[in-house]
Amino acid sequence: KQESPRTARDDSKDLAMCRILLAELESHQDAGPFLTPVNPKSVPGYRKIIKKPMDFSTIRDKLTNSQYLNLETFIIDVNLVFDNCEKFNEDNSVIGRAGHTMRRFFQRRWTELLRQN
Ligand SMILES: CO[C@H](O)CCc1ccc(O)cc1
Repeated sequence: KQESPRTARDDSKDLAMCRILLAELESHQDAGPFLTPVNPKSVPGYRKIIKKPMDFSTIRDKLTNSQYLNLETFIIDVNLVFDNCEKFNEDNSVIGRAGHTMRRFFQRRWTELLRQN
């Protein structure tokens, strides 16, 4: 059995990776519904159903203000955007499908970039 690696992975490129990943999410053609916070006044039920709202502009602000401890806490916030979308929208809806498409895109890109590192 392989010894479990005692060396930590090199995280020196993680901030650059988060910036690349967020720019790609923001410029994705299906990003529309996720770019800014959902306005609870214009979406009945949203505030009650979604306990932890998240969107790409909020993630951008947090990244700019060094509020992410590491790559993991960044990935958790991005996945929160897609988990909220799945909770609130039917899979068979324009926004529901956009959420699935964006989640698959993000999953592939961060694993690709991590492998490159
Ligand atoms: C990321 O978008 C949110 O899931 C809200 C989607 C939504 C907004 C207005 C509606 O009438 C229905 C769904």
